[in-house]
Amino acid sequence: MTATGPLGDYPHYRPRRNRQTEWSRRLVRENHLTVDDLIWPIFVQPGKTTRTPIPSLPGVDRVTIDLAVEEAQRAKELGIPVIALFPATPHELKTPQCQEAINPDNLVCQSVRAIKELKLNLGILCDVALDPYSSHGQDGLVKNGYVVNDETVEMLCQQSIVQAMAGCDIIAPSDMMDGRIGAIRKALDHDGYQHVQIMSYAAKYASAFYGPFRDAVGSSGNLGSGDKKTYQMDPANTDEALREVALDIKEGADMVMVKPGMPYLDIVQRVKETFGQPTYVYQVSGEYAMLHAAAGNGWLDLDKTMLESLMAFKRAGADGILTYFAPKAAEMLKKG
Ligand SMILES: NCc1[nH]cc(CCC(=O)O)c1CC(=O)O
Ligand SMILES: [Mg+2]
Repeated sequence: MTATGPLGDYPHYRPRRNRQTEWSRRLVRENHLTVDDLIWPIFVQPGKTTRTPIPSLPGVDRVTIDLAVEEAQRAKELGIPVIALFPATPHELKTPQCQEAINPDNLVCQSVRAIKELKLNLGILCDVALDPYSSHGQDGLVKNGYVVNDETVEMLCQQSIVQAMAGCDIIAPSDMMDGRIGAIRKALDHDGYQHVQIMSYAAKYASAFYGPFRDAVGSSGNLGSGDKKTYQMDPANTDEALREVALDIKEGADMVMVKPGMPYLDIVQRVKETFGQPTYVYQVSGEYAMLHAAAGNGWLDLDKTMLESLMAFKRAGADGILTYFAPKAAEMLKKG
């Protein structure tokens, strides 16, 4: 028998010994998924007591505010720490200047107020970007065909303020404009919202996996054949993600996010290892839709692939996951 490595070679070292029983597998398990890791994205729509299915996101509905309040209660019962609210703004309220984004009574602000009234001690995260309010589907203001940075950032500051006024706990800018984290932090502090947290979509890629989300908030039609490549990152890049994250931390982000998830696990790992900051990952709509579609065809086991995909994020170093599977995963974790 020769021992070449520090741990010795076969047959002295048999990795399968630790795997032979359930208790032993539990004993050597390195990562754990718990309900504390889950952030549940919820789509709100105008009206009363209505659920509208989103065909490209099976099992996810757009809900009216009264039902969003019920979902919030469900999140609380399941032990999910945070929900994320996204508005399906009516088409007639979408404009090139995106004024509805800064209306203190817009759908998102009304939803936050209604949920906060219950005092559930549940975190509420609000996305900050202009695409749910723009007639062109872009995340910022457009001038001469270009999404302009600094004018957009001014709007994003105002959008953050109306959301903070409504009671939002975590402001989550998803727009990828330069300098917006610093500007939003300054605006929040100036208006007395020092306690409001910022989770930056710091490394967000120009991905084709956002399709079903754009259906859900009704922006896909408006965006048409357009894309977001002048502000969202090139999927070919990884060092650039570290520069983006470094800037956002320096500008005051309390938490950083990588998006999408499964195709970008390498980015999650590098970001966590490099900065050691609270790091989140968004398992986006297209990832959810893929697993559902395959399961619907009987090709994959949905429960198992769901849990495996969520565990992959933990293994890569994520501290939490935004996922449409949140309520389902929470239920399964509760049952054990
Ligand atoms: N800026 C808005 C936003 N916030 C979250 C997502 C995508 C989430 C998902 O696909 O689940 C998007 C879409 C986009 O950037 O086009
Ligand atoms: Mg940036």
